[in-house]
Amino acid sequence: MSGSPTLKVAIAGASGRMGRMLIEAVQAADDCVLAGALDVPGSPALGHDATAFLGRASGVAITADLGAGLAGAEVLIDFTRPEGTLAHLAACRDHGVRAVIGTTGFTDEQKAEIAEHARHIPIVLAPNMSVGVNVVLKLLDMAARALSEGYDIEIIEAHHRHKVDAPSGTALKMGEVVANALGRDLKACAVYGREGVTGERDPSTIGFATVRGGDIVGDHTVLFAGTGERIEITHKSASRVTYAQGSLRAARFLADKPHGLFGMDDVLGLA
Ligand SMILES: NC(=O)C1=CN([C@@H]2O[C@H](COP(=O)(O)OP(=O)(O)OC[C@H]3O[C@@H](n4cnc5c(N)ncnc54)[C@H](OP(=O)(O)O)[C@@H]3O)[C@@H](O)[C@H]2O)C=CC1
Ligand SMILES: O=C(O)C1=N[C@H](C(=O)O)C[C@H](O)C1
Repeated sequence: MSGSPTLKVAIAGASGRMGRMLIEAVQAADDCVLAGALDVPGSPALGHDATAFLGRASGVAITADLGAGLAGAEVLIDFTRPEGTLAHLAACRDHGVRAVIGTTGFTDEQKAEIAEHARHIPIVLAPNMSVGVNVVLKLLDMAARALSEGYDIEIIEAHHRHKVDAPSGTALKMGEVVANALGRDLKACAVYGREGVTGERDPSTIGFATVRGGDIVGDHTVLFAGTGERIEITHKSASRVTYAQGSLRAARFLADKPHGLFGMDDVLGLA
């Protein structure tokens, strides 16, 4: 009896922190094969074997040529930057390649562009691919509804010194979940940091605090601060492996989808 068919996976941002983690995960998975590796024009990694960092050869060279990188692929996993992801998605659409997007920091206009691409190809877009964070999002919906009166809500996140966007995509998603549960508009009620004489806290706001330092993989806490008690819901990532494994689950999930925009809640059956 034959096993599951092999999924041909291309990785964008192949020399990045997540790119390398994903390449290693694809190589280790019985049902996946590395079919392409993309990086940004000018990257010193171009032309190198995609698994050279593991001390072995895959036969897949890292390229900035989107057509060449996607030619043999069924799905692209992209953890890069918003402008890179959008260029990659246009190429995915041209080549009929499915896409898993982990990149964060998109503007509303860029998110609308992604939704437009998803009318033609299937896409999973999620600011956090870990199972744990996606379960936490469900817990937050429940907590926010139950603590809707008398609790001030603050979202605190910490990441490594190299992270370029703030607050993290995950923190913003947590804010959206909480705001939706409370019938608030996050754009209207978010407070991003405080300084000087701020006045007393407005109870309708959702505050965000960002910490950057060292090699912190990713910590998120949502604090519900009431009178005489506080509730903290925390998730801590100890390794990027959890994001890579979630991304492969998302890639497998897309195998039978003709088009559409999905989240990790769809992938994990939490929607
Ligand atoms: N959804 C999730 O679960 C997770 C999401 N992320 C997100 O993934 C993204 C990448 O994170 P991380 O791997 O740490 O970042 P890195 O900077 O380590 O890697 C990014 C990679 O993308 C490349 N790149 C940069 N700009 C472009 C571009 N315009 N076009 C194509 N490629 C480009 C970089 O090349 P070069 O180095 O040469 O610039 C690098 O190879 C971030 O947005 C981060 O927030 C991260 C972890 C988990
Ligand atoms: O840049 C990172 O590292 C991470 N980015 C994602 C985010 O912005 O939420 C997910 C995770 O926290 C790691």
